[in-house]
Amino acid sequence: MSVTTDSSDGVLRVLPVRLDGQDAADEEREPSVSVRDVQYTDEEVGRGVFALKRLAKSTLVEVAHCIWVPKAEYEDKVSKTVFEHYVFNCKKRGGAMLCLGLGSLFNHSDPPNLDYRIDEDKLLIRFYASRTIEAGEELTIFYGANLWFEDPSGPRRPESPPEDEDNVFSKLML
Ligand SMILES: C[S@@+](CC[C@H](N)C(=O)[O-])C[C@H]1O[C@@H](n2cnc3c(N)ncnc32)[C@H](O)[C@@H]1O
Repeated sequence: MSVTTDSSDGVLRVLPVRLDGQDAADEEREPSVSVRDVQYTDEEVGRGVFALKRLAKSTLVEVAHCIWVPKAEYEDKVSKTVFEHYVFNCKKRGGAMLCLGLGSLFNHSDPPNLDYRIDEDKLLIRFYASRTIEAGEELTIFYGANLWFEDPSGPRRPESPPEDEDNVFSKLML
């Protein structure tokens, strides 16, 4: 398993490694907190997550733990609250996964610079750089079409995200 270190500022820390096939074990590793941080943009967008340093394509930037919300509870309760904007659709289990930590703070862009994979068995979502990301760039994901915070008369985007049709917040799936 390859692990790179950075001690340029006198502090030894583990840096994220690229996921290039032979390092499958690294997929389970927590990403370094030194690569991303939360910043406030404005009242409309709220907070977002920004790269603190250049990230190579495929870098694992976040592993978000989630809470599973069963379908009935989701439909009767959660979908009627602000948490609706922080859940991901559960294809296998049904219902939704409420994303915790930084995973809940990635804003939408089209195109995004992160891909993500939902692991419903482990209730985790892993976020990867889908291209090289420069220091200071906002880290974003693709929510899908019909965004509730956009002007409905504005330009339409495709119903499906670029690669994986599961990559949408549940609000957009219902
Ligand atoms: C999953 S949260 C992202 C974190 C959120 N910015 C916050 O501070 O809690 C989704 C919410 O962020 C805002 N948002 C995300 N992407 C946006 C965008 N491209 N433009 C405007 N608002 C956006 C919307 O208010 C949306 O309901």
